[in-house]
Amino acid sequence: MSQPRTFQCDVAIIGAGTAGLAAERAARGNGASTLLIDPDFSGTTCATVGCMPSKLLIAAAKAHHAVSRADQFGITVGEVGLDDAAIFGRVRAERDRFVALTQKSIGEIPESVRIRARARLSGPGKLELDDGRHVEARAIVIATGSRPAMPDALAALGDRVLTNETVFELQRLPRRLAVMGSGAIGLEMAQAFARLGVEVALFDTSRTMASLRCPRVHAALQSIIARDVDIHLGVDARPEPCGDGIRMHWTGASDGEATFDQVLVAIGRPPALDGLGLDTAGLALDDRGVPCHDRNTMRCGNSNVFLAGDVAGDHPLLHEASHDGAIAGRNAAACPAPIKVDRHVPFSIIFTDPQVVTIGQSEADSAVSGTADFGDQGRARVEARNEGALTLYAAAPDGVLIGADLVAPDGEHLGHLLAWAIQQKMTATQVLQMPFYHPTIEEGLKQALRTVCAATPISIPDDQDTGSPPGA
Ligand SMILES: Cc1cc2nc3c(=O)[nH]c(=O)nc-3n(C[C@H](O)[C@H](O)[C@H](O)COP(=O)(O)OP(=O)(O)OC[C@H]3O[C@@H](n4cnc5c(N)ncnc54)[C@H](O)[C@@H]3O)c2cc1C
Ligand SMILES: NC(=O)c1ccc[n+]([C@@H]2O[C@H](COP(=O)([O-])OP(=O)(O)OC[C@H]3O[C@@H](n4cnc5c(N)ncnc54)[C@H](O)[C@@H]3O)[C@@H](O)[C@H]2O)c1
Repeated sequence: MSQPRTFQCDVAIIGAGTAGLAAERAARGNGASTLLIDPDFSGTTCATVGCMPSKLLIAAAKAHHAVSRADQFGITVGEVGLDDAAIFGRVRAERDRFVALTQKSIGEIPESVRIRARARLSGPGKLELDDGRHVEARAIVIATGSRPAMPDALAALGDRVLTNETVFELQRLPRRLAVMGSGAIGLEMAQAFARLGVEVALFDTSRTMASLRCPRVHAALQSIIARDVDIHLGVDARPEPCGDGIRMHWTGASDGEATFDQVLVAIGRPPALDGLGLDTAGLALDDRGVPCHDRNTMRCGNSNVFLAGDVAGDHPLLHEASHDGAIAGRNAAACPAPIKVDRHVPFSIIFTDPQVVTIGQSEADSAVSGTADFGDQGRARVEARNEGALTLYAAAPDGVLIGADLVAPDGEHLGHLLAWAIQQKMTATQVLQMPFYHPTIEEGLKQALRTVCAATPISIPDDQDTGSPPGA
């Protein structure tokens, strides 16, 4: 039977990544007929070239690093070897397992809902597919994700250039790697490759890594990363071909040049909006070309177009993509009567060792801040992981916690505790009234919480001991 040239549905979703899948589930769950359009259905960015393969490479680096420093505990390990094929083999085998799980869940979506094609807007409520077919929908969710920024001059370096889309396909560890960008990808990959024995240099035009807001925490991060990686901040770095590799020239806060085998470009992932025909939809665009939208509804103005995930350019993170998708899908099904949804406190973790966490608001918005240092923290010392710093931000007059910056051992777990407390609008006093087990990294929070209490009218809870067990 020939395929229809024009499909009709309540909600059409462009892009079957994390956000698009969540939007389709939410729209269908709310009674809408749906169509989910993607050229590949190959799995999400998270599973294929994002969160999962990057954490798998970091896991290999962590294992190598742990063995290499075992001697400080009096444990002698023979010569430590690195088997490139086995390292990348595990990364890809486990990654493929996650991809297969994602593809299985895509396969469970009714076949009539899935359309394999690339879509563009062609008028209000209308889409044109790249195979000549058309879609008419009451509402449209754009969930096309983001792509690595790649200036032409860098692209011209061919396969000497790596991005998150190619780095996990390496067969061998390079001997020397330049990393451009000290954001989430740059930091995670620079430290991981360095801890796998690669000579790594990191370059950023900005003087601040990971867009960290607190200078104390940034200084701690910089000294931690500098133990493994040669860092150049505030520089304009220009690679040019040199034999099979590249010669990097940099100027700015420092000047220099050096030769590398390859360069990993991690200078941001702008929203994937090219070729979407946004001009046909009459949407107002911001200065990045992203349709203006309300984060509480994910609706673009008063139109029937919704955004979800990285394409919205708000917080390009997995949990935000899936929350965006749920909100956009539900509201697209209910269009034109969207409900407003409260958003989670902004929260990001960069999986370096130790991890970097940014939560909520910063010093600029706070009345009071409290700090902690992990250099002498008890449990951190026990495990020889005693490094890092934390700054908590609180509002006046009662010390309600509003944000935090930290680089600390078990930062991902401290970050969750703090993000949950901040989302619950807890005061420093209320958090101090919670049980703190000894000896734990969590005890490291107490100093910062007490500083906030001391600076606000509400003091340290009077039924709580103010002393500290050894090393807390
Ligand atoms: C290396 C790396 C590591 C990361 N690590 C983490 C992490 O540890 N934790 C975390 O929270 N986040 C992490 N992220 C971010 C996270 O992966 C993204 O925020 C998330 O995957 C975005 O999901 P999405 O649905 O918006 O996009 P995607 O999953 O990219 O989906 C977009 C889909 O749209 C489709 N598409 C594009 N254009 C069209 C079109 N015209 N027509 C039809 N379909 C189209 C694409 O084929 C794709 O399937 C990482 C990202 C990277 C790159
Ligand atoms: N753990 C995580 O949650 C995680 C991990 C990886 C990626 N991600 C997501 O992926 C997104 C993209 O990651 P990313 O690291 O590519 O982007 P990013 O926005 O996090 O960082 C980009 C960095 O590149 C720098 N830069 C820009 N132009 C440059 C140039 N020409 N030369 C040198 N440096 C330059 C910027 O100053 C910035 O520090 C992140 O925003 C994040 O949301 C998340």
